[in-house]
Amino acid sequence: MRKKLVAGNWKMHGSRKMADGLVREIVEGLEDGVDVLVIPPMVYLADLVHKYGDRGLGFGAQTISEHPEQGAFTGEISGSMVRDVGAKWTLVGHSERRQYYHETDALLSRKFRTACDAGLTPIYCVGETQEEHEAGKAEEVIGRQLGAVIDVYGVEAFRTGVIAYEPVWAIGTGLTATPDKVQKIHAFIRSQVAKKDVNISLLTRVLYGGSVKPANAADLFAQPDVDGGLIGGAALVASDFLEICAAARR
Ligand SMILES: O=C[C@H](O)COP(=O)(O)O
Repeated sequence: MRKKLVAGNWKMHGSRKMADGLVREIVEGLEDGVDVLVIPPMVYLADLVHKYGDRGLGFGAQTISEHPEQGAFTGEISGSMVRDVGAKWTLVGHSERRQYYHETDALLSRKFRTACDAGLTPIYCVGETQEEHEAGKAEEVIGRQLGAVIDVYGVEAFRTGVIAYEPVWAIGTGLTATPDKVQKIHAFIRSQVAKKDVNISLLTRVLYGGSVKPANAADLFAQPDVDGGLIGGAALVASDFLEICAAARR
């Protein structure tokens, strides 16, 4: 049985004060039975881990550099630096990184490797755009995005690593894929891992991300291949986020 995981990706939201207050409320409301992560803007990460890292909440980065070693890469933050401040997770290939920062499959496969080598657990994000969705190309696109990692590095990393399915058309739009459509795609994702290793595919947690709210979380998490959520907007409101975490415990 895979333990559910709920990860709150704050994207570029917040302030030092808000970050502290939000995480404090989350740790106060945390309950057993579900793994919970907070993925704040990078500048707040070290402080938050220092203050709340031993309170049952995990912390991660929204992205890391593809460069494994220190060097002259202005503005970049390495996986080792993220690990050094005590965070244990990182997103790789969030659709906003793919879309706005032109992160390609080839680049993301390097970031994925760098994350694993730094001792971080990657949450590898996949998903189709609205146009690809309408053209019936979701599985083709997701298969390619997954292949960029598992055909290059194998599936071993997904023994503990996580895959997040985020239909781009459902992110921040209030539109959500229906639970049965989400289940279909998640089953497809698991089948791609199973093609390489069935046992690992049974361990890989596949999260859904795209307008998850307290009102729809329970139905989404009830699907057999939905192992939790990657939450954007609703992760910025402690009560909403905690309700979503509670839905994952049922
Ligand atoms: O990382 C989170 C996803 O992009 C979902 O964002 P959202 O919950 O605001 O739609």
